[in-house]
Amino acid sequence: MADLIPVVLALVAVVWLLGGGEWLRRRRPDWHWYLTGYPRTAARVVLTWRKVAQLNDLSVSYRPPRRVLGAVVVKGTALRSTPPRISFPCALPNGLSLLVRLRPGQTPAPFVEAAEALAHAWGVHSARVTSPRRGVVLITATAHDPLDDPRMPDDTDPSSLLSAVVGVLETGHAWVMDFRRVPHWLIVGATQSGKSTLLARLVAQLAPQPVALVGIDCKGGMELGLFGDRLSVLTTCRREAVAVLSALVTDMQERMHLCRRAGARSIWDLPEKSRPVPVVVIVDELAELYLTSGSKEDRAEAEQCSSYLLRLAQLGAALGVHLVVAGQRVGSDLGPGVTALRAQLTGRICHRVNDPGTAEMTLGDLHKDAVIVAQTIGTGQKGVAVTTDDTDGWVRGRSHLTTPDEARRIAAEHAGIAPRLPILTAALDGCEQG
Ligand SMILES: Nc1ncnc2c1ncn2[C@@H]1O[C@H](COP(=O)(O)OP(=O)(O)OP(=O)(O)O)[C@@H](O)[C@H]1O
Repeated sequence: MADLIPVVLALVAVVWLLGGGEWLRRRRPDWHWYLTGYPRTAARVVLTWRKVAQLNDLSVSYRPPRRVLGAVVVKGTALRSTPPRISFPCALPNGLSLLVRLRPGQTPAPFVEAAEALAHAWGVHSARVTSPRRGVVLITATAHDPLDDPRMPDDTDPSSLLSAVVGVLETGHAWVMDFRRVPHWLIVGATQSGKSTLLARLVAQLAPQPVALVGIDCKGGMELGLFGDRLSVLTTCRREAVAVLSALVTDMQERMHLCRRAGARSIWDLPEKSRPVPVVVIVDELAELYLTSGSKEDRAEAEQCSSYLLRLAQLGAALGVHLVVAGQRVGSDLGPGVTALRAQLTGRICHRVNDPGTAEMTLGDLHKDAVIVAQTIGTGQKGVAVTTDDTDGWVRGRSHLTTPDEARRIAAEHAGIAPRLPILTAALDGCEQG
């Protein structure tokens, strides 16, 4: 038996040299990683840990106890630097993970900051640092970016009302926007980063559901107009937006009275027969609602938009009114109400951005470490974004590429089920006549 081992190893080496490695890498990237990348990277992690920890200030220094030789105390001993202890790297399908036991006085913060340096030192795509429990840090290294060529999960049908499978996460799981769990979302990204594609996918997923979709697109309806057939209402300028948002606030108050009369705390506690239809309001390019030319009328309109949006965000969750707000930037320079609105939009999606300030505004108040990751999204990574997530706080994902034609076709297919919202259509008609 022992004689056969060298023969088998030689055979494996020959197959490998004849292109078997490349075949395996393409067909089964996880096996390829376990056989080649993992042993190499794990050895690298273990062998370089002391040095890497020292260079990134992850070691602790202590003075060795003074020695007493005879009656003389030996002084002047150099400080010793000791790295925290690590577990042996554990193999994952596309990377590895290891636990670090913090030394007394250490916190996870410097490890989070050193994540980029660790990725470079170990030659992996990225390293993520979390702290699953006190005194322990978990480093998860990802070998290759799974979002370069993502495989969509087989089942991409939304599992429940108001939930949409919009893409795939770097963990391999479906990227789900579930409005019942996270009622309002903010989607940010530079031009050509993938915002409209994500909105198209969202509309395509919500279109077959009994949900009213309201579009606010003050770029003349160029983006959301594609789904016009399935939208219950579409506004294409700020004057119309003010009228429709105001009507939505009135409608929301009626929903509130309905719940109070029935002794319900949300529309979901009402019997199905009397439950008002859920509404998802999609705002494409927030700045168009806030920016003004400085005229008194313009400023008043912008302020109205801001306060209506804030009101919808504050009260909408329990009343089945949800917001999806997309824009290139969400800085406080847009207007005083933007920061207050942002605080209510707890679901955040940050695509590639042009400046660190935008990533900070989008994610910084919730997850500082995600800001750095959002800034590393390159121009070629269209549709890639950092999204907030229930389990790990944040995660990277890539939207499902939905072409404008596809979105238009799906919207037209489901035009018949678009719920009628007379209060909104009346407001829009009144605005057009006025
Ligand atoms: N998930 C994706 N996978 C592959 N390509 C994508 C993805 N998302 C977007 N793209 C491509 O990126 C390009 C820009 O996308 P999109 O129009 O959605 O960006 P945007 O941020 O809305 O830009 P703008 O602000 O200029 O409207 C499109 O050509 C689109 O096909």
